[in-house]
Amino acid sequence: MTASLRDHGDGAVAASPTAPATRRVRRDPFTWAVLEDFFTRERTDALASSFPSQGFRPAGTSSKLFHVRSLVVDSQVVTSAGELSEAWQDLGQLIVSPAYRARLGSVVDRDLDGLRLDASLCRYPPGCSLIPHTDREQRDTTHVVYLNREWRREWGGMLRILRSDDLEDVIEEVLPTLPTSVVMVRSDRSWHAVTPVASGVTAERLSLLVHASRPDVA
Ligand SMILES: O=C(O)CCC(=O)C(=O)O
Ligand SMILES: [Fe+2]
Repeated sequence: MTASLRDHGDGAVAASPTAPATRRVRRDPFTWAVLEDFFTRERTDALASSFPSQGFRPAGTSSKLFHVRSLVVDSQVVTSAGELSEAWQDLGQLIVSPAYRARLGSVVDRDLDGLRLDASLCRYPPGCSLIPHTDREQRDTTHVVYLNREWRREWGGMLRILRSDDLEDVIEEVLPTLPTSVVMVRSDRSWHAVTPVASGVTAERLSLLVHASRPDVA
């Protein structure tokens, strides 16, 4: 698969039918990529405009819980997706399609066939964060799609790609604005975190989280 992609040093690759037109894949200390064009701006705009506020449940492990709502469970679009906008229903169908799986896998040169896909909408109000973690071992690849039209660094809620389990050992900080998305391949070195959303921020940090996991695990 690698041979079909032309690398331009900065990690950008030539467009191909299955891969995004640009990508920046890093292999050290684990495989991750920031993508600006996995989904079009039109699509992410439509998703952001119709991001639901109902039907969420609390989740997380820190003192301040964030909110999640399932879209895809075990590679099936959930029935409650019928309450969502056309843009969200369409995205659910896309995520369970072989095309999405193939395209996501092609970004990081992985075969995601046979893995189960789960997707959830996430809302992080002020105070929410994720401490440094590598993701559970059963997770293979994660795709995080940011759906905030406006976000500022000083609002917190930055994804930090880390070199170790130390929150300050930062390789890169990613601003969670659309149409950016991030792909991470889980390993014992795939340390990352989300810094706390600052108090007083009136917006919630909105995202879609997709996991490709080994099928034996929920
Ligand atoms: O929202 C993000 O930027 C990352 C989320 C994440 O790492 C997770 O849910 O495991
Ligand atoms: Fe994570």
